[in-house]
Amino acid sequence: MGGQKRGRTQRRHFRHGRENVWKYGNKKTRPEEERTTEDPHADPNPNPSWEPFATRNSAFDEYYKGQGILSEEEWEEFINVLRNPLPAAFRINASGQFFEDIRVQLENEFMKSLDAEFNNEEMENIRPLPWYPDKLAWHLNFSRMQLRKNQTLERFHEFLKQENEVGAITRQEAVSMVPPLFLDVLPDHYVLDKEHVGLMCLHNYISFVMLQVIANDVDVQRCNLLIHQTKRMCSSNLIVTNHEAQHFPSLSVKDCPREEPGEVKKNILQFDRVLCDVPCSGDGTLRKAPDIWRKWNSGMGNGLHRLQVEITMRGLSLLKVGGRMVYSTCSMNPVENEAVVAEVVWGNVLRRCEGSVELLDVSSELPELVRRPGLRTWKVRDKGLWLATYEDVPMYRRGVILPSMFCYIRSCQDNVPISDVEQDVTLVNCSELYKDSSIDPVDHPGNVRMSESCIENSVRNIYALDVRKGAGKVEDNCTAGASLVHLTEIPLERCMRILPHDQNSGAFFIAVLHKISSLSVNASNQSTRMRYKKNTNHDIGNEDQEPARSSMDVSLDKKIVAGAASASNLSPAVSDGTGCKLQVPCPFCSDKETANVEALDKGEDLCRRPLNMGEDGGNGQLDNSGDGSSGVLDESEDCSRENRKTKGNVQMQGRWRGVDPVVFFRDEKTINSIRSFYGISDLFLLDGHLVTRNSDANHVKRIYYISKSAHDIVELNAKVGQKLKITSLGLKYLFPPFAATLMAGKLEERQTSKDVSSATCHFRLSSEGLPLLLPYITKQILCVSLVDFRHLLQYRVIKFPDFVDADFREKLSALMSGCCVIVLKEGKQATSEVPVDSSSIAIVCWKGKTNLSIMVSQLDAQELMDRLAVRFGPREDSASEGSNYLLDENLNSDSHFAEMEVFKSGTVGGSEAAAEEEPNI
Ligand SMILES: C[S@@+](CC[C@H](N)C(=O)[O-])C[C@H]1O[C@@H](n2cnc3c(N)ncnc32)[C@H](O)[C@@H]1O
Repeated sequence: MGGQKRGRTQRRHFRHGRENVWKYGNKKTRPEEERTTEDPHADPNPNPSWEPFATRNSAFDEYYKGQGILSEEEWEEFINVLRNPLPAAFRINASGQFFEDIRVQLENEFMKSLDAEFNNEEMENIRPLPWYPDKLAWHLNFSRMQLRKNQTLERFHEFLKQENEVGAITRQEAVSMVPPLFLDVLPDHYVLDKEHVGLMCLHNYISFVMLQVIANDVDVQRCNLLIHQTKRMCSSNLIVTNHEAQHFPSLSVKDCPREEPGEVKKNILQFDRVLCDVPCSGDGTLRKAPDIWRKWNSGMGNGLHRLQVEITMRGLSLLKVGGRMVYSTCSMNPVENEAVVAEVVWGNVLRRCEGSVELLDVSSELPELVRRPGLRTWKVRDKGLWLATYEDVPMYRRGVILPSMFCYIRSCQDNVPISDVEQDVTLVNCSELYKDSSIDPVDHPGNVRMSESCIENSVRNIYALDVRKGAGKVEDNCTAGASLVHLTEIPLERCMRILPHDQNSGAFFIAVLHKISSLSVNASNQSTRMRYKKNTNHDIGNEDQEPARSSMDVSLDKKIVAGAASASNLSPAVSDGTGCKLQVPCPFCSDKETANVEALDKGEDLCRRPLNMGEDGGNGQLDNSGDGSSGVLDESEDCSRENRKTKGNVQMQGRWRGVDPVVFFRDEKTINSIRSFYGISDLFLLDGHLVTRNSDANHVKRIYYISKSAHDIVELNAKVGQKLKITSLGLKYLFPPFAATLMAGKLEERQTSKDVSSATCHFRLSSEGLPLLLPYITKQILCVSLVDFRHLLQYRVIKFPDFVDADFREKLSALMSGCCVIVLKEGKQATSEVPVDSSSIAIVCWKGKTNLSIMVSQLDAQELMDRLAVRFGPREDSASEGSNYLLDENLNSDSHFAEMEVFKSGTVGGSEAAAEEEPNI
């Protein structure tokens, strides 16, 4: 089933190849000469409606000039850089066994030889990103043409493709590597990566040994992509979940005895670090996705502001006191950036948790990263009008334009009595605000409605409270009839905005928050400034408390979803008739299948894509109820299990559709047999660390290894009724020899089945989990010489007598049939002296009756051979390639280990049934 889907996806992908939008540069149409060479007789404009991507948008210009995100003098440079393609960047995955070799190769081989070649040319060489630690991230800026024309570049390109494919490097936009670097993660931290961008950066940056990461995305395909990308990390600490971040469940067991001080809290899930890389309008990615030029409008940011605040509030509530949160977007828009930060910092003051969250000054961190301070003032634009304060918003737009988007309130005499205001209030002249805009403040409808705006008692009270609490300076009286009061004195300049022309990158926004004290005080005040939730139960910020969802929310959400769907040409949510949404495609991945395949192919940073929204803004909300694109039934009351049953169709497996619960594997007999077959030392604890998706121990298809901290979360999740929808966790570790062979439909054969029946352990090791286990295996493990190791990698199956090393041949014959581990012998020691640690180069093999086969994909074997060539020099006997070791092709492809190839293209499912087809849990 999965395979079919993938096939369709790929065909579709190839049929509808995307126009290379950069091909024609900044010109509006294809060059004349190109059209005529294609077909000289063709109509010069056969499809008059066809228009290539424009790289200008007057609404964009007007908006950002008006917001003053940069000086007037810089505008030309800014816009020119924005119209040019983005240089590529990639990270070396520091968890990879060969990361050091790759870095050295980049520096000493490629950079140096390119330097020599570009001596007289105006070409930019590859270089490490100066602000990224340890030269682990690189920048390159070549056109396809250049890559094809120059031999060194071509070789470099091939190198990148291969390393990307095997997961040794990851292509990622440079600026999106930034947020995790500000997390300041320590090895024993629990991290919640709400939209999972930074995970691999984290991994690169710090020792991953103890770090527990939960990565969450509402889009199940995005979760799969993440799992695919992290496969090489050999981390038993990673859990991937699939929830709406704003409704990320609380896991807490109230009636358990409280832990001793200092003990890890096992009865509540809270995080030391939270990374909120929130969905955004994505105009910081214009260089990479120039189609945004056409779509861009100010409503995109307005429409996402509320969701961004909600996600951030939820993140803050899940953050431990003393913890750090990084908020980031790939948008330049202050409504999605500073306004959100101001709301969550200031909003918490409103909730009488004064000082519970602060905005950190991180100016001394990553000093080489060029960035600008956050804005202190901005405006809101709606329907072509600049709005200074919420009072300026017409009544009919108040569901869409929210108080929290503004940095000013309008002070009128009967509104906020200035005498009440403790001296520190910033009053600015209204005309100041409109200085750069084409709208005359006097004509502005907001001014006309000013006195009406004072009717809003609740708003007034909130503002009065704000002003009283706030600090600022009375600067001026308002000449246009009213004064604008600057709401807060949050040091918003501590936020960071990266603009494209600062360091030839994309644009990005980052803010670092610190939680000083608990947020939970007055839950009903949660949304006072935002005021878009009619339902006071909706508590996104209350700690330890499930973010409640009422039926009202659900119906409101349905409208939002329908709106989002129509606005963004997405298919609307599918209803199962119970009022529960089953399927809501992610607006970021509207062409999800294509996007996924592309990303997997190219290792692309695919999700930095904008919403496709109307000017309306309000319609642009993402799915705000159930579990979105994952096709999960949400938790609201009217989605009761009863309802689901009676309406049929939806088959539930456990709490989450399509995702089996994670259960501990505790079958002692099997565990003991595994331990004794591989001679796994007692120091390596298995009990409590092995999990599966199947509670029937006799039919388990995959066993996964999880760390102690992941164990605690799984245990807590079980206690609270599987609230967490875990799509992946831990390391694929052990599985029966035939599971994947069945999937590949290759059971028809062959001598290997006899081999399997003679093996005494029915679980073989997976390559993924090998590095972790390697130092603890004492049986079924052999060291092999470089020459035999190379032969194994090249020919994949070698008959026993064909091994060069006689000592190895002898030891091999003494091994049990079945799964074994072959370690490269780097020195001169004897085959039996195996000084193995997790950095040893080792592969999982299968000992049959007459030969030894490797259980490594062709691609991984090739990569390993290349790495050996760099580390140990080229093969001495390369002339002998294709000699007596070259076995019958059939043997190779018929081998049941050809399944590993199938793994490569698999997506990942969260069910045991899916495990039949899929490589991961
Ligand atoms: C800017 S992207 C961040 C992507 C991720 N940080 C990366 O680089 O791969 C925003 C992500 O948020 C996800 N998303 C959108 N709405 C969400 C929601 N309500 N809850 C959780 N994730 C959401 C999208 O699927 C998308 O992957």
